[in-house]
Amino acid sequence: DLQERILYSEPGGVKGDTLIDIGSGPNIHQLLSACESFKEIIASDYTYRNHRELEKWLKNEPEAFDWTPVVEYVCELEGNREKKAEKEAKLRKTIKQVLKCDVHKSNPMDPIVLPPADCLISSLCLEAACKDLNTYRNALKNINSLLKPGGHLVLSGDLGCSFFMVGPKRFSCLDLREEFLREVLSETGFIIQEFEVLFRGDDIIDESSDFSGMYFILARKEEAI
Ligand SMILES: C[S@@+](CC[C@H](N)C(=O)[O-])C[C@H]1O[C@@H](n2cnc3c(N)ncnc32)[C@H](O)[C@@H]1O
Repeated sequence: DLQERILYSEPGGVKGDTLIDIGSGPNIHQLLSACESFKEIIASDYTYRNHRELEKWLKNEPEAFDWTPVVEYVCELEGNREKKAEKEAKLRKTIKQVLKCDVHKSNPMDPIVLPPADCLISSLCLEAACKDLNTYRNALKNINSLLKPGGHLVLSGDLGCSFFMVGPKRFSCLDLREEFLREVLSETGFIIQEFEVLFRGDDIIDESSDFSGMYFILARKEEAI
């Protein structure tokens, strides 16, 4: 998808020294390609339980979630299916910190002050964290402060989604539209470089969420705002 293409395979694609993942959850899949293009990755999330899950995987603890099929799939997309062990080792080495993050704070990593990063990635986080469009706008402004002028934002998530299920637990979600995303990114100091939407087929029966599609955005922070 666009995220893999941007963070790995494209010649002249996004690369740099530091990347911050906002709202990583307990997951590493979104960082598997990024570790080829950035020297240091900082993962972050609001909840301690997600930090703990990430730490289990980073320390290769026996109870850690087994990401093998996903790692193999990404290696295959990158044309290196046999490199699973190297890929895991590289990602473990590249993730330098797992931090507490709250996108509602003007410095989301407060009390830690990070040097501005070359790239931010955030997937399915802001729509889960924000109760309305104004809160979303503020959260985008807050995460913008973690990025260098001219740095990249790789943002992805659901369109038209009001809820999603994780097992038996129901989470509410902010219903986003493409026009709003285009408008709010420009208002908060980003220039959109790519905007891709994958619509969900009408024939798909899936009661775990009511999303209508997924968006994948590559944007650049304005040099001066
Ligand atoms: C749907 S999960 C997405 C996880 C991961 N990025 C992915 O794509 O699989 C949303 C994440 O946002 C985190 N989150 C919720 N409120 C937040 C906040 N105020 N600041 C930062 N993260 C938050 C949740 O803890 C959760 O891990």
